[in-house]
Amino acid sequence: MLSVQQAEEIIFNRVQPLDAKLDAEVADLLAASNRILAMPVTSDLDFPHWDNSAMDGYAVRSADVEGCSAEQPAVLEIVEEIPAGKQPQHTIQPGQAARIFTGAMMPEGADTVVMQEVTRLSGSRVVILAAPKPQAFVRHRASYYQAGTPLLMPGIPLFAPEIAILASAQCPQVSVYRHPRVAILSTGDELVTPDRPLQPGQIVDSNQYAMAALVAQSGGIPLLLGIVPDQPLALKNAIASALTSADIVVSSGGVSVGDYDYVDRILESLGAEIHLRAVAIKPGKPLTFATFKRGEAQRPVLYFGLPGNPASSLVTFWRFVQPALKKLSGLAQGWKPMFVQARAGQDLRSDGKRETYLWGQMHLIEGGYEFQLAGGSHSSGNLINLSRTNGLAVLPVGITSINAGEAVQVLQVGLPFGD
Ligand SMILES: Nc1nc2c(c(=O)[nH]1)N[C@H]1C(S)=C(S)[C@@H](COP(=O)(O)OP(=O)(O)OC[C@H]3O[C@@H](n4cnc5c(N)ncnc54)[C@H](O)[C@@H]3O)O[C@H]1N2
Ligand code: MOO
Ligand SMILES: [Mg+2]
Repeated sequence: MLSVQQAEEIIFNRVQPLDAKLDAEVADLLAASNRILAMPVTSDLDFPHWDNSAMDGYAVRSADVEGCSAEQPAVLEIVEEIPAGKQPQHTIQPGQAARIFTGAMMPEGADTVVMQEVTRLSGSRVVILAAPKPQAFVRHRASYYQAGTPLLMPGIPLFAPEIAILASAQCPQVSVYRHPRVAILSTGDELVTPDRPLQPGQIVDSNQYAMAALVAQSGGIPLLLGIVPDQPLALKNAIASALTSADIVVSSGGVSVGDYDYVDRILESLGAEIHLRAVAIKPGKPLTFATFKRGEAQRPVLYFGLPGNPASSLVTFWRFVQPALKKLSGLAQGWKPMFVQARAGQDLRSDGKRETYLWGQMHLIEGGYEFQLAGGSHSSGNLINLSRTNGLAVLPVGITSINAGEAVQVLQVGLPFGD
């Protein structure tokens, strides 16, 4: 059986990111939050656009105020007032100053700003009571960014700072990668939709809902194909139809060794290349990963056959599908699973045979993370105690216990870690 590391290498290496030419679309800047930039952005504006004041005070020539103090102040003639948004009208000559406000353009001739707290007004003159450093409180043109150089690189997610940068660069629209499309199907004769009363032996198809939420949270568009019975023809038709519309297909159930576990056989009959059928991970062992070739220029469709148990499908989605989906979506960095070291809050146990993922919550305690194991059963059939999970503690193969207080690696999932 493949190790988790081997499996992730096989999977992640087969993910071809969306193409900047074929898979980009234009988004209005106000709707571009959380999207991924598809093209490099360059501005023909310098930032700041012109020398301007960082303080409310007086624009002066540094030579005029050199060495001045409360005992020996410099006294300068105020020749104009420059609020933000107004173009200065004078060139400051020796012995002169301009009243200036934060963000206002520096006048010609002045090179330094004196903040008003170290000045005193005397009629039309300003008395400077302390010598500023030359160039003090001047935000120089192009000191943040020089026109024509790269401003934002493709592959970055657009969050508040990037949106503000694009607005400043006067880009009301922006080229972003389209959302990846992820077809979701649940296999199983026992499954019903949540609105149906349960007959003996039936259960609700919760995986469809879990997968849809996970896809949407990872930046994809979930295409819900519903419940497919354990019948080869129905499954074949459903998978064939998923392949026509999706970048990634995620099914749950039907990948183990039972008589009604048809997924792998159907994938083969549809011409898939199956790269793995089992991984030494708990929960989630009978994981299938396959690719379907399409036309020359098209990226293959990725197929994830996740195990049907609710915890198994969630854990394998977090561990393998989510990073693959994020890589495919065009993210240049930050798509890989993130592990953080924490202190175990309780004893953690495993049989040591498979890499074991135990769910729970991360808490910040005295400046360090502590992993609190979810109470109740860690059976892969138990969904209930997964609520509020934001971390999965990892016990590597061969490790049967990590004692309370010892260090443990925790995979970040769901909500960010908090208190
Ligand atoms: N003889 C063996 N049996 C099993 C093995 C094994 O190695 N040898 N592996 C076990 C492990 S581990 C897992 S995990 C499961 C995986 O089974 P499948 O992927 O084939 O899934 P199903 O058999 O279809 O269902 C398993 C379980 O999950 C429930 N389920 C399925 N779909 C959903 C859904 N959409 N929403 C909620 N719950 C779902 C289903 O009712 C079953 O209880 O195989 C073990 N068996
Ligand atoms: O690999 Mo399974 O998910 O342990 O029940
Ligand atoms: Mg089965």
